[in-house]
Amino acid sequence: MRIGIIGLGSMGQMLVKSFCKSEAIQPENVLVFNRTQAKADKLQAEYGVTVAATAQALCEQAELIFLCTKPLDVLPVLRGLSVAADKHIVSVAAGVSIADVETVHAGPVSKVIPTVTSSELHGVSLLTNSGKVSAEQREHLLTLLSAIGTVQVVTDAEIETATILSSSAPGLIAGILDSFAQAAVRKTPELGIEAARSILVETMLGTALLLKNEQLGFDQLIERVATKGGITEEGLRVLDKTLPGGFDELFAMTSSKHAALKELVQKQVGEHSDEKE
Ligand SMILES: NC(=O)c1ccc[n+]([C@@H]2O[C@H](COP(=O)([O-])OP(=O)(O)OC[C@H]3O[C@@H](n4cnc5c(N)ncnc54)[C@H](O)[C@@H]3O)[C@@H](O)[C@H]2O)c1
Ligand code: PRO
Repeated sequence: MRIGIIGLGSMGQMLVKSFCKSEAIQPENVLVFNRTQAKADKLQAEYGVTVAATAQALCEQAELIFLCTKPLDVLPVLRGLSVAADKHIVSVAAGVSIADVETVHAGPVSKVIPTVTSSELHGVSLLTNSGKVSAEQREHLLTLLSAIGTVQVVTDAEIETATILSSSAPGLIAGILDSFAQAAVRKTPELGIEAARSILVETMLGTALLLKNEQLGFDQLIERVATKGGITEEGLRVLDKTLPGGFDELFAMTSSKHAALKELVQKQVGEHSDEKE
């Protein structure tokens, strides 16, 4: 089965690279298209995927089509295409719902929120399907996504918060680590930012492996590290005071941004239904 990927920015490129790296699909069965062709040509040279002449040609040749443009480009791009009703469309855009895509495509639609960490074949892809997705189409998508990480099936009520935990988190964690490293260097300049950064990256990797391989709860790991009456306890007290408020604000602000995006997408849906009348 051939798959097509439209939009080769961060997510589109990640999917091409990860699917090829994991051998989830043969490169010759991957069709790509991007507005700026140079990105597509580069992927063809590196991975042996096929560059489609147009997005329309891609939709005619692929059975499963990933739309990886920015949220406000999804519906306009789809409206410019004629896609057969048996093709399975997967939108990866935050803020664009399956129902939004269904205002343009009469056939099966899934929404997937991938993550940059899948290029290391780790991380969580979030998945929701419409009722029109057949068991075979769902299985095919699950097989592809499982090859590049873990799949978490989510409801509409869960997807936005889960997006922050799975897909925004690599960027947020990098931000947290940067702040941690900068504070270390403010305290002890002679350590240097590069040493602080590399200590943290190795420590984070080890921490993730420990939590996963020993199936430790966060509280169990804390207990192992924080010697009673010792130094780490003091650090944890500070975190308990400062972090909950910060994370509550983070979820409030990202939720507002999701709402604003959804409103803009609804406008696009409304404008089109006006045109139809
Ligand atoms: N970056 C992430 O970690 C991430 C994670 C999950 C979901 N997403 C979602 O993925 C989507 C893409 O995000 P991104 O970070 O890759 O953005 P990006 O800006 O890096 O990529 C968008 C790509 O779409 C291309 N494009 C725009 N219009 C096009 C058209 N008409 N035809 C073909 N290609 C076109 C652009 O040239 C660009 O390469 C967004 O909707 C976002 O919500 C992103
Ligand atoms: N990247 C996209 C954004 O920041 C969606 C989650 C991760 O909008």
